[in-house]
Amino acid sequence: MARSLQFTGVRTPHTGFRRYSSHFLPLSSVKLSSTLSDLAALVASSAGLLNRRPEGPRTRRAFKISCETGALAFREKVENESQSFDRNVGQLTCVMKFGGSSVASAERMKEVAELILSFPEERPVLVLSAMGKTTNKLLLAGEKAVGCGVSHVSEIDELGFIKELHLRTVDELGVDRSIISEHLEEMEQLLKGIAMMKELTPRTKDYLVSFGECMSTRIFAAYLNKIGANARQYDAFDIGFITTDDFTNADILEATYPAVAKRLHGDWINDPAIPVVTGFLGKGWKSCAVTTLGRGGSDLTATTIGKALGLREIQVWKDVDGVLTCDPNIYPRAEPVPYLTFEEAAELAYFGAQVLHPQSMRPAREGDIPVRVKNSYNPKAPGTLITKSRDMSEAVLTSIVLKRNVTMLDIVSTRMLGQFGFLAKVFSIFEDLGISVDVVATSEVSISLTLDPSKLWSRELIQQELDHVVEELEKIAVVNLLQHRSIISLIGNVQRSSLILEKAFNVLRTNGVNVQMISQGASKVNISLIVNDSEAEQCVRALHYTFFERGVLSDVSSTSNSLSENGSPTPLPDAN
Ligand SMILES: Nc1ncnc2c1ncn2[C@@H]1O[C@H](COP(=O)(O)OP(=O)(O)O)[C@@H](O)[C@H]1O
Ligand SMILES: N[C@@H](CC(=O)OP(=O)(O)O)C(=O)O
Repeated sequence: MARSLQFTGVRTPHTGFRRYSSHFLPLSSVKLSSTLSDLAALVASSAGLLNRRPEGPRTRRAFKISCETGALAFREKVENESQSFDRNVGQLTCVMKFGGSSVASAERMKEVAELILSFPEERPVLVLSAMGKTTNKLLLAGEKAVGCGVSHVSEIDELGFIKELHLRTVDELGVDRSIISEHLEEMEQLLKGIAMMKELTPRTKDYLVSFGECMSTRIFAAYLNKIGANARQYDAFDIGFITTDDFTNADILEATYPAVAKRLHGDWINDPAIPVVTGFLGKGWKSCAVTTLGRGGSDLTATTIGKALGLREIQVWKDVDGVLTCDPNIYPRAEPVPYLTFEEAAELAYFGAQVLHPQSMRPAREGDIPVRVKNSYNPKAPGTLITKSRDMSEAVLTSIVLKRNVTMLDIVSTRMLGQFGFLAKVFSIFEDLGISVDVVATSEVSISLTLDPSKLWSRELIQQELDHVVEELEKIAVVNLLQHRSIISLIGNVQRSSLILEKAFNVLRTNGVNVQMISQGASKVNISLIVNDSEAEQCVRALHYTFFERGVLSDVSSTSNSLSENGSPTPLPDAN
């Protein structure tokens, strides 16, 4: 016999409330005559959302189901000696993540605050990265500390820069210096510790860079409070962001979702204030030390919070008008891509587009929460909307991504045709050595593959490791190691791969570029071409011109397809 009743929140267009999570109520607590409001209150209290400690003798909190929308609405009634109000608290609605460039100065912080408050209908969770180049400067300061001696730490230029930037920002925003003074002191102490030990371990690196996000969020929350927008700062490692202990590139563990939801929801219901959360940081589940999620990891913090709270939308605010058709640093005529699927965005990020963290699409896809990439310098621009599916009928190529400095291996079996188990042996060697493989093309007796040069942002695949891979593979195959290659990924509608390949190869042939490997993965959104590093950027420009500027259906052979950076036709360097 059933002993419990499952309650699952419903998504509505008005409130954005969606699958908060499932809660099981003991049947004994549910009467046949229970109204929806009774049920809502029961659910809320069983989920730990009700503050059971009243603030005063006449303080009441109530939960209601809105008749109009059918959504669970939170209403707060407070009546005691000091205050009396009855207000709709509402649900938190979205995540707004602001990257380093969006909060690089006091001026930028003021603009961002204004931007947030210009959406009065939103009740956002804010995720912030460190100010501007702070993370890079902290890493440099750490490296310098290793060799400079304790007495010279205070002279490290980067330390001076970080102190000056943060104190100036605090002063210009008119908030109290005390909110970051302890952090600044501790940061300098840590650098002295590094100087004393003469080593900078990945664990210490993570602790060191965490000061960036810890300070930016404290400054911004203080500023919001100063201008009358109630805000509360959170360090992600204190509110349930539990990760693996892979310092500098940690993975978020499942336990994070309920823990973060409980903390942020609970605090919001008890005392609604805009949460301002540190991006990029977590807490190692074994070590309990501060970890980081890999460079650009604040995007992942944002999507994790979006999934944990089941919010309506995740917004990542950058310094570009959305995800662009290629890296604007390679080709300034890159244009915003209006729509992407999670799959396309994940491939794009994985294959090197700096604009999104490679793992950040996973929580959004799992929670089916739309991600909007917007420009904090140009909020009116529509940006890019990333969702589960989109109309692909017109889609050909969406974006071109370049990953440089890739190592390629050609592996040819020394055995005869018809041998089985060759692929398995090759891949078990990579597994044993803990090295990830990016792009693969195979025949029965040979494999060509590329190795991720940085094991996804964490550490360089050092020459010693490469030598070791080759040594192991040479036991079963003839191995040719080719360095300084690039992967050009064509993200788009692979259902139209013949058209894409026809045009792409036409461009490459016209420019004398020899493609050294090609792979069309099972993802159906990505075709990868491997070329020499020295030719790669020119190829991207020429491909961009052909696919996005000349119109995809125009005759590919009629004019030159090669372009210089400013767009004028120029020949590409010869491939060798
Ligand atoms: N395909 C692309 N679309 C948009 N931006 C890209 C792309 N490839 C590279 N970028 C670079 O990514 C930058 C934005 O990412 P990032 O610096 O991580 O932003 P933030 O620090 O604001 O989160 C842009 O300024 C741009 O130079
Ligand atoms: N501050 C970290 C985390 C981050 O996400 O930064 P940004 O949002 O500025 O890319 C970094 O520089 O990697």
